[in-house]
Amino acid sequence: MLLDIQSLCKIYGPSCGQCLDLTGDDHGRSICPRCQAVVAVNRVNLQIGEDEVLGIVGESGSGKSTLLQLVYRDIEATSGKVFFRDMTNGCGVPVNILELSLLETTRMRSELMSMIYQNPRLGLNFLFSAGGNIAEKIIGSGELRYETIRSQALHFIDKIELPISRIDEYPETFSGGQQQRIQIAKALSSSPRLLLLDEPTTGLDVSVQARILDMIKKLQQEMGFSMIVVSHDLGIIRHLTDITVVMRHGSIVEYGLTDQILEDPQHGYTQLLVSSIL
Ligand SMILES: Nc1ncnc2c1ncn2[C@@H]1O[C@H](COP(=O)(O)OP(=O)(O)OP(=O)(O)O)[C@@H](O)[C@H]1O
Repeated sequence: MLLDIQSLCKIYGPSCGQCLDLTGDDHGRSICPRCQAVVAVNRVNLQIGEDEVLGIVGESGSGKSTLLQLVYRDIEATSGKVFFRDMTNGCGVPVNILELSLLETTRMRSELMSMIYQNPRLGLNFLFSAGGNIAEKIIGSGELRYETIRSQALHFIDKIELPISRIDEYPETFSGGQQQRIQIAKALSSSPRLLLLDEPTTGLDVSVQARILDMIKKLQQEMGFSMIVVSHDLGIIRHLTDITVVMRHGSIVEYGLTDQILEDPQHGYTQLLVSSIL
Protein backbone atom coordinates (compact mmCIF):
# COMPACT_ATOMS: atom_id res chain seq x y z
CA MET A 1 0.00 0.00 0.00
CA LEU A 2 1.49 3.33 -1.05
CA LEU A 3 -1.18 5.70 0.18
CA ASP A 4 -3.82 5.09 2.83
CA ILE A 5 -6.35 7.89 3.31
CA GLN A 6 -8.36 7.55 6.51
CA SER A 7 -11.51 9.50 7.32
CA LEU A 8 -10.22 12.63 5.59
CA CYS A 9 -12.34 15.78 5.96
CA LYS A 10 -12.20 19.34 4.75
CA ILE A 11 -14.71 21.88 6.01
CA TYR A 12 -14.64 25.46 4.72
CA GLY A 13 -15.96 27.97 7.22
CA PRO A 14 -16.51 27.72 10.97
CA SER A 15 -18.12 24.37 11.77
CA CYS A 16 -21.05 23.88 14.17
CA GLY A 17 -19.71 20.43 15.07
CA GLN A 18 -22.49 18.56 13.27
CA CYS A 19 -21.56 19.45 9.69
CA LEU A 20 -20.16 16.00 8.87
CA ASP A 21 -23.33 14.23 10.02
CA LEU A 22 -25.70 16.64 8.28
CA THR A 23 -24.01 16.56 4.86
CA GLY A 24 -22.75 14.01 2.33
CA ASP A 25 -24.39 11.85 -0.27
CA ASP A 26 -27.02 10.45 2.14
CA HIS A 27 -28.27 13.99 2.76
CA GLY A 28 -27.88 15.14 -0.83
CA ARG A 29 -25.91 18.25 0.11
CA SER A 30 -22.45 19.47 1.04
CA ILE A 31 -23.57 22.68 2.75
CA CYS A 32 -24.37 22.27 6.44
CA PRO A 33 -28.01 23.35 7.04
CA ARG A 34 -27.16 24.52 10.58
CA CYS A 35 -24.07 26.67 10.03
CA GLN A 36 -23.72 26.93 6.22
CA ALA A 37 -20.13 25.61 6.28
CA VAL A 38 -19.11 23.78 3.10
CA VAL A 39 -18.08 20.18 3.69
CA ALA A 40 -15.89 19.70 0.61
CA VAL A 41 -14.54 16.29 1.67
CA ASN A 42 -16.53 14.16 4.12
CA ARG A 43 -14.81 11.23 5.87
CA VAL A 44 -13.11 9.84 2.77
CA ASN A 45 -11.32 6.48 3.05
CA LEU A 46 -9.20 5.40 0.10
CA GLN A 47 -6.14 3.23 -0.58
CA ILE A 48 -3.75 3.25 -3.51
CA GLY A 49 -1.24 0.52 -4.20
CA GLU A 50 2.18 0.67 -5.86
CA ASP A 51 1.93 1.41 -9.61
CA GLU A 52 -1.85 1.63 -9.36
CA VAL A 53 -3.76 4.26 -11.34
CA LEU A 54 -6.85 5.58 -9.61
CA GLY A 55 -9.43 7.87 -11.18
CA ILE A 56 -11.74 10.25 -9.35
CA VAL A 57 -14.91 11.35 -11.12
CA GLY A 58 -17.91 13.29 -9.93
CA GLU A 59 -19.99 16.33 -10.64
CA SER A 60 -18.68 19.85 -10.28
CA GLY A 61 -18.19 20.76 -6.61
CA SER A 62 -18.17 17.14 -5.40
CA GLY A 63 -14.74 17.56 -3.76
CA LYS A 64 -12.40 15.94 -6.29
CA SER A 65 -9.82 18.75 -6.49
CA THR A 66 -10.02 19.38 -2.77
CA LEU A 67 -9.12 15.73 -2.12
CA LEU A 68 -6.01 16.01 -4.32
CA GLN A 69 -5.01 19.32 -2.73
CA LEU A 70 -5.28 17.75 0.72
CA VAL A 71 -3.01 14.86 -0.28
CA TYR A 72 -0.48 17.27 -1.81
CA ARG A 73 -0.87 19.55 1.19
CA ASP A 74 -1.77 22.58 -0.89
CA ILE A 75 -4.49 23.03 1.76
CA GLU A 76 -4.79 21.87 5.36
CA ALA A 77 -7.22 19.09 6.28
CA THR A 78 -9.85 19.64 8.96
CA SER A 79 -9.35 16.08 10.24
CA GLY A 80 -8.25 12.64 9.15
CA LYS A 81 -5.00 10.88 8.28
CA VAL A 82 -3.07 10.29 5.07
CA PHE A 83 -0.41 7.61 5.43
CA PHE A 84 2.33 7.46 2.80
CA ARG A 85 4.61 4.44 2.81
CA ASP A 86 7.97 5.97 2.07
CA MET A 87 10.35 3.13 1.21
CA THR A 88 13.20 5.64 0.97
CA ASN A 89 13.12 6.24 4.73
CA GLY A 90 14.80 2.87 5.24
CA CYS A 91 12.08 0.67 6.67
CA GLY A 92 9.00 1.74 4.75
CA VAL A 93 7.14 2.77 7.90
CA PRO A 94 3.94 4.61 6.90
CA VAL A 95 4.12 8.32 7.70
CA ASN A 96 1.04 10.49 8.27
CA ILE A 97 1.82 13.25 5.81
CA LEU A 98 -0.70 15.59 7.44
CA GLU A 99 1.66 15.79 10.43
CA LEU A 100 4.78 16.71 8.46
CA SER A 101 6.51 20.00 9.15
CA LEU A 102 6.79 22.58 6.38
CA LEU A 103 10.35 21.44 5.65
CA GLU A 104 9.33 17.77 5.56
CA THR A 105 6.38 18.61 3.27
CA THR A 106 8.76 20.37 0.87
CA ARG A 107 10.98 17.29 0.88
CA MET A 108 7.98 15.02 0.27
CA ARG A 109 6.92 17.13 -2.71
CA SER A 110 10.44 17.18 -4.09
CA GLU A 111 11.18 13.51 -3.76
CA LEU A 112 8.00 11.46 -3.50
CA MET A 113 4.99 13.23 -4.97
CA SER A 114 4.26 15.57 -7.84
CA MET A 115 1.13 17.39 -8.96
CA ILE A 116 0.01 18.38 -12.45
CA TYR A 117 -2.58 21.15 -12.37
CA GLN A 118 -5.21 22.02 -14.96
CA ASN A 119 -3.76 25.52 -15.04
CA PRO A 120 -0.06 25.42 -16.02
CA ARG A 121 0.49 28.67 -14.10
CA LEU A 122 0.00 26.72 -10.87
CA GLY A 123 2.52 24.04 -11.80
CA LEU A 124 5.16 26.08 -13.64
CA ASN A 125 7.19 29.09 -12.64
CA PHE A 126 6.74 31.44 -15.61
CA LEU A 127 9.86 33.38 -14.61
CA PHE A 128 12.00 30.29 -15.27
CA SER A 129 12.71 28.66 -18.64
CA ALA A 130 11.34 25.19 -19.42
CA GLY A 131 14.70 23.72 -18.45
CA GLY A 132 14.85 25.94 -15.35
CA ASN A 133 11.50 24.60 -14.18
CA ILE A 134 12.68 21.03 -14.56
CA ALA A 135 16.03 21.85 -12.92
CA GLU A 136 14.22 23.36 -9.93
CA LYS A 137 12.46 20.05 -9.29
CA ILE A 138 15.64 17.99 -9.81
CA ILE A 139 17.58 20.23 -7.40
CA GLY A 140 14.75 19.86 -4.87
CA SER A 141 15.18 16.09 -5.01
CA GLY A 142 18.81 16.49 -3.91
CA GLU A 143 20.86 16.56 -7.13
CA LEU A 144 23.29 19.50 -7.22
CA ARG A 145 25.73 18.69 -10.04
CA TYR A 146 25.14 21.07 -12.95
CA GLU A 147 26.01 18.57 -15.71
CA THR A 148 23.67 15.92 -14.30
CA ILE A 149 20.83 18.41 -13.86
CA ARG A 150 21.24 19.73 -17.41
CA SER A 151 21.39 16.27 -18.97
CA GLN A 152 18.37 15.14 -16.93
CA ALA A 153 16.43 18.24 -18.02
CA LEU A 154 17.31 17.52 -21.66
CA HIS A 155 16.30 13.89 -21.18
CA PHE A 156 12.84 14.90 -19.92
CA ILE A 157 12.33 17.57 -22.59
CA ASP A 158 13.01 14.84 -25.12
CA LYS A 159 10.64 12.44 -23.31
CA ILE A 160 7.75 14.87 -23.67
CA GLU A 161 8.57 15.23 -27.36
CA LEU A 162 9.60 18.88 -27.38
CA PRO A 163 12.68 19.86 -29.42
CA ILE A 164 15.59 20.01 -26.98
CA SER A 165 16.67 23.24 -28.69
CA ARG A 166 13.75 24.94 -26.90
CA ILE A 167 14.97 24.05 -23.39
CA ASP A 168 15.93 27.65 -22.56
CA GLU A 169 12.65 29.21 -23.71
CA TYR A 170 10.11 30.51 -21.21
CA PRO A 171 6.67 28.88 -20.65
CA GLU A 172 4.91 31.94 -22.12
CA THR A 173 6.33 31.09 -25.55
CA PHE A 174 4.79 27.58 -25.57
CA SER A 175 1.22 26.57 -26.48
CA GLY A 176 -1.23 25.34 -23.82
CA GLY A 177 -0.59 21.69 -24.72
CA GLN A 178 3.18 22.24 -24.68
CA GLN A 179 2.96 23.95 -21.28
CA GLN A 180 1.12 20.88 -19.97
CA ARG A 181 3.89 18.69 -21.36
CA ILE A 182 6.52 20.82 -19.59
CA GLN A 183 4.51 20.40 -16.38
CA ILE A 184 4.65 16.63 -16.95
CA ALA A 185 8.43 16.75 -17.52
CA LYS A 186 8.91 18.84 -14.39
CA ALA A 187 6.67 16.59 -12.30
CA LEU A 188 8.41 13.40 -13.40
CA SER A 189 11.98 14.68 -13.29
CA SER A 190 12.26 13.87 -9.58
CA SER A 191 11.06 10.27 -10.21
CA PRO A 192 8.07 10.55 -7.86
CA ARG A 193 6.31 7.52 -6.41
CA LEU A 194 2.92 9.22 -6.77
CA LEU A 195 1.69 11.59 -9.46
CA LEU A 196 -1.46 13.64 -8.84
CA LEU A 197 -3.25 14.99 -11.92
CA ASP A 198 -6.07 17.50 -11.65
CA GLU A 199 -7.95 17.70 -14.96
CA PRO A 200 -4.62 17.58 -16.84
CA THR A 201 -6.05 18.05 -20.33
CA THR A 202 -9.27 20.02 -19.77
CA GLY A 203 -9.56 22.89 -22.19
CA LEU A 204 -7.14 21.45 -24.72
CA ASP A 205 -7.93 20.47 -28.27
CA VAL A 206 -9.12 16.82 -28.51
CA SER A 207 -6.15 15.66 -30.58
CA VAL A 208 -3.71 17.40 -28.20
CA GLN A 209 -5.55 15.78 -25.29
CA ALA A 210 -5.16 12.31 -26.78
CA ARG A 211 -1.44 12.83 -27.36
CA ILE A 212 -0.86 14.00 -23.80
CA LEU A 213 -2.90 11.15 -22.31
CA ASP A 214 -0.95 8.59 -24.36
CA MET A 215 2.27 10.23 -23.18
CA ILE A 216 1.24 10.07 -19.52
CA LYS A 217 0.23 6.43 -19.85
CA LYS A 218 3.47 5.48 -21.59
CA LEU A 219 5.62 7.28 -19.00
CA GLN A 220 3.68 5.67 -16.13
CA GLN A 221 4.32 2.22 -17.60
CA GLU A 222 7.99 2.98 -18.33
CA MET A 223 8.88 4.66 -15.04
CA GLY A 224 6.47 2.84 -12.71
CA PHE A 225 4.65 5.16 -10.33
CA SER A 226 1.15 5.42 -8.91
CA MET A 227 -1.30 8.05 -10.14
CA ILE A 228 -4.50 9.71 -8.99
CA VAL A 229 -6.32 11.31 -11.90
CA VAL A 230 -9.17 13.74 -11.30
CA SER A 231 -11.41 14.25 -14.30
CA HIS A 232 -15.03 14.88 -15.14
CA ASP A 233 -14.39 13.09 -18.44
CA LEU A 234 -15.15 9.36 -18.30
CA GLY A 235 -13.25 8.86 -21.57
CA ILE A 236 -10.04 10.00 -19.83
CA ILE A 237 -10.80 7.82 -16.81
CA ARG A 238 -11.38 4.81 -19.06
CA HIS A 239 -8.16 5.50 -20.97
CA LEU A 240 -5.87 5.97 -17.98
CA THR A 241 -7.12 4.26 -14.85
CA ASP A 242 -7.43 0.78 -13.32
CA ILE A 243 -9.67 1.76 -10.42
CA THR A 244 -12.27 4.51 -10.15
CA VAL A 245 -13.99 6.25 -7.31
CA VAL A 246 -17.09 8.36 -7.80
CA MET A 247 -17.57 11.36 -5.52
CA ARG A 248 -20.75 13.22 -4.69
CA HIS A 249 -21.31 15.93 -2.06
CA GLY A 250 -17.85 15.28 -0.60
CA SER A 251 -18.38 11.53 -0.15
CA ILE A 252 -17.26 8.50 -2.11
CA VAL A 253 -20.39 6.86 -3.48
CA GLU A 254 -18.84 4.16 -5.61
CA TYR A 255 -15.48 2.38 -5.82
CA GLY A 256 -14.37 -0.40 -8.13
CA LEU A 257 -12.47 -1.52 -11.20
CA THR A 258 -12.87 1.15 -13.88
CA ASP A 259 -14.21 -1.31 -16.48
CA GLN A 260 -16.70 -2.67 -13.99
CA ILE A 261 -17.93 0.79 -12.98
CA LEU A 262 -18.36 1.84 -16.59
CA GLU A 263 -20.11 -1.38 -17.59
CA ASP A 264 -22.24 -1.96 -14.53
CA PRO A 265 -22.57 1.21 -12.42
CA GLN A 266 -24.37 0.60 -9.11
CA HIS A 267 -25.07 4.06 -7.68
CA GLY A 268 -27.86 6.07 -9.28
CA TYR A 269 -25.55 9.03 -9.85
CA THR A 270 -22.91 6.85 -11.54
CA GLN A 271 -25.61 5.30 -13.75
CA LEU A 272 -26.60 8.81 -14.82
CA LEU A 273 -22.97 9.77 -15.44
CA VAL A 274 -22.28 6.66 -17.53
CA SER A 275 -25.53 6.93 -19.50
CA SER A 276 -24.68 10.53 -20.38
CA ILE A 277 -21.68 9.38 -22.46
CA LEU A 278 -23.48 6.57 -24.25
N1 LIG B 1 -11.44 28.16 -0.76
C1 LIG B 1 -12.69 27.71 -0.64
N2 LIG B 1 -13.56 28.32 0.20
C2 LIG B 1 -14.82 27.86 0.34
N3 LIG B 1 -15.32 26.80 -0.33
C3 LIG B 1 -14.51 26.17 -1.18
C4 LIG B 1 -13.16 26.60 -1.39
N4 LIG B 1 -12.59 25.76 -2.31
C5 LIG B 1 -13.54 24.88 -2.66
N5 LIG B 1 -14.68 25.13 -1.99
C6 LIG B 1 -15.94 24.35 -2.10
O1 LIG B 1 -15.67 22.99 -1.84
C7 LIG B 1 -16.50 22.14 -2.66
C8 LIG B 1 -15.63 21.18 -3.43
O2 LIG B 1 -14.85 21.92 -4.39
P1 LIG B 1 -13.84 21.19 -5.39
O3 LIG B 1 -13.11 22.25 -6.13
O4 LIG B 1 -13.05 20.19 -4.65
O5 LIG B 1 -14.85 20.42 -6.35
P2 LIG B 1 -14.54 19.61 -7.68
O6 LIG B 1 -15.26 18.31 -7.56
O7 LIG B 1 -13.09 19.55 -7.95
O8 LIG B 1 -15.29 20.51 -8.76
P3 LIG B 1 -14.88 20.90 -10.29
O9 LIG B 1 -15.05 19.63 -11.08
O10 LIG B 1 -15.89 21.93 -10.65
O11 LIG B 1 -13.48 21.40 -10.27
C9 LIG B 1 -17.31 23.09 -3.54
O12 LIG B 1 -18.58 23.26 -2.95
C10 LIG B 1 -16.52 24.40 -3.50
O13 LIG B 1 -17.37 25.51 -3.66
